Amino acid sequence: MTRAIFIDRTFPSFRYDKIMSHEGYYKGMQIKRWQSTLNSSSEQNIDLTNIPAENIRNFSIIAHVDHGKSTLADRLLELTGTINSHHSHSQVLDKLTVERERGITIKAQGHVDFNYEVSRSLAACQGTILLVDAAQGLQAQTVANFWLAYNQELSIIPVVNKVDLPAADVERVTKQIQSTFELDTTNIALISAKTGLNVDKILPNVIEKIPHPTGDVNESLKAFLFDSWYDTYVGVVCLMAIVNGKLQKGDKIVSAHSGNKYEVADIGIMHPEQVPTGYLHAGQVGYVICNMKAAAEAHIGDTFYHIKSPVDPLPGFEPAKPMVFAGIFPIDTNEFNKLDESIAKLTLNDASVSVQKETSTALGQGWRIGFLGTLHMDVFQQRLEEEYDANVIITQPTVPYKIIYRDGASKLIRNPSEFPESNEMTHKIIELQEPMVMVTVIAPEEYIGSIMDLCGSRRGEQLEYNYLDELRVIMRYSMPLAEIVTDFHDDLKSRSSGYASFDYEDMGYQPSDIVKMNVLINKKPVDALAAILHRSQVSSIGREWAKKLNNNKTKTKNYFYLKISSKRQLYEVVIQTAIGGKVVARETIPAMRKNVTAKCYGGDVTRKMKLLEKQKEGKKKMKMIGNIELPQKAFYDFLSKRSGTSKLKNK
Ligand SMILES: Nc1nc2c(ncn2[C@@H]2O[C@H](COP(=O)(O)OP(=O)(O)OP(=O)(O)O)[C@@H](O)[C@H]2O)c(=O)[nH]1
Repeated sequence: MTRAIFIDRTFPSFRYDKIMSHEGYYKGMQIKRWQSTLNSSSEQNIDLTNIPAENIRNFSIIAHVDHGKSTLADRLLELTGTINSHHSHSQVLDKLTVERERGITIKAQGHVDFNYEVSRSLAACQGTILLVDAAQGLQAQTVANFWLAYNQELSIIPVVNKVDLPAADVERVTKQIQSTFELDTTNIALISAKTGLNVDKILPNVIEKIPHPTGDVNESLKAFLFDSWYDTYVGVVCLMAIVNGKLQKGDKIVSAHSGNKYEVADIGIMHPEQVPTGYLHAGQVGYVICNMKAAAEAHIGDTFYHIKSPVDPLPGFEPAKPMVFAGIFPIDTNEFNKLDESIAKLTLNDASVSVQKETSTALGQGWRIGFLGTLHMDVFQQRLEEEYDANVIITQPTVPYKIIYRDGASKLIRNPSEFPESNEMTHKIIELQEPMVMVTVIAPEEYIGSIMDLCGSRRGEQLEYNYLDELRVIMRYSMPLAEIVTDFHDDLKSRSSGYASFDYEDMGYQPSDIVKMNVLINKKPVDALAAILHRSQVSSIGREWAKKLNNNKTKTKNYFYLKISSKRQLYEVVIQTAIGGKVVARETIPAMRKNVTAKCYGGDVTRKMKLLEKQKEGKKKMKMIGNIELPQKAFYDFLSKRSGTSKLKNK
């Protein structure tokens, strides 16, 4: 995997290692060797702004999470003198607070969410280093990334990393690479990015095996935008690969996707920070600052051309496609405006989220936000909380379902509230469809049984089962995306003691028997708790939800249930789950009427009335808010942990 998209977006200083253009290598020994091989200039101080395309190598480093991309990138940058070895790790490897706190690598876990962006980043390269951990061997993302690179027809250089580890099994891993990818491993570099061992063997390979970019500087400008981030001072900074022609400061350019016009205010290379050069020519990769106001204007995969010389856009562009939608609401409705501002600021920097206002009867005014995946959603929530001090409730994530009408039209729905009524279903609609994905799982053989159970319980259909070597199995399943967004990853990890890895790719839409399940509290549907489910899951999930909502013994973090239970004294609470008018499950929390007049000894009727009145008021207030006075965490916990029963049993 290239350096992570998410982190890159947040920390511009990371980006240099995503696409390492030629600039990084001009000062290194390897480059001198390369230069002498090519019989070109041997001068020491090379003008970075004027390098012929033949001397450029644009490549990226792809790998499974933690296989060593950043460490290798640092070593290569040191080796080439782009950074010195005192350029402390803390700066280069600085991480988001969110990331540290979660103890996971956001970008890595989020790779699944960001596959499109990664494929666009790869499209800006001619080659890639496929890095594999010598102890862990091939993992699901290694395979997914290999195919992304292969499909882009990139030159792929396999490298085995972490050979210094006692658990390293170089022979086995090399064999895996050879048999799975049919890559030539005869002289494969066996390195330790940590100690620096053999890292110098990589660059000559890069120079020899990765072709130089083939653009023509004399043709009309064709610039390819593959990444961007928002800088408070200068606005949007774009990373572009110049495919043809030359782009200069002051040039007027047009986005092929939006038709928007911009003027280049600053342009240069990443070395590793921004170094202005005044122009970029065919074959170069660098940064471009023009008058883009929000990250949403920088469409990854977009093509730019000079205002007077339109060109055909490069293939493969897709507008950002959020696949997970959820409602976000302030806990304290007085914070609506503040939250509105915070969300606007966050989305300024994140082009891949979509935002719409939404109103819920249970939760008030909020937003419907579309994310690339659940990790993207978690990170967004966490950033709202940490950076903007917001307290929010996030509803159950929903994938986009498709409605096919009798007249041939179709519509995507992203919210259970948009689910068609039964009348419409009978008369206007032919079928409902849900998004499917192909899941790739790699795991040691001993966990396969349990993983197959998991995939089966998630409506998965096995497409492939193969041995990677004598110990590890690779399986592919077709599975509804909805099953992945509800904790599939956590479940997979817990069933395999952390040894299984997975990735998924889009498989389009498939007809599906889906229904909307309502949760009713005292007969009132709570819109924020509605969910779209497959019919086969309704009875088990319906019963489970009702039980959970009535579970007054739970001492877990599910405060929601406790909260409802704590209202017991005042009135009866009936919890039901239902599809249309058909109740699936019912739970009752009996009323325990508090005798508020007990302390009034006879006589004082007025006081008695007053107290009864007060109690009634209280009840009214409670009913009015439908018992949903919830701590955000409780709501979130309930909502995010609500999927199939089989899964919960195994937790
Ligand atoms: N022993 C050993 N550890 C290494 C080596 N290379 C990297 N590591 C360690 O492996 C861990 C992950 O390395 P990173 O460079 O962050 O891996 P990455 O692939 O960039 O990870 P993500 O960006 O999180 O996907 C770190 O603790 C590194 O110190 C190596 O050659 N040997």
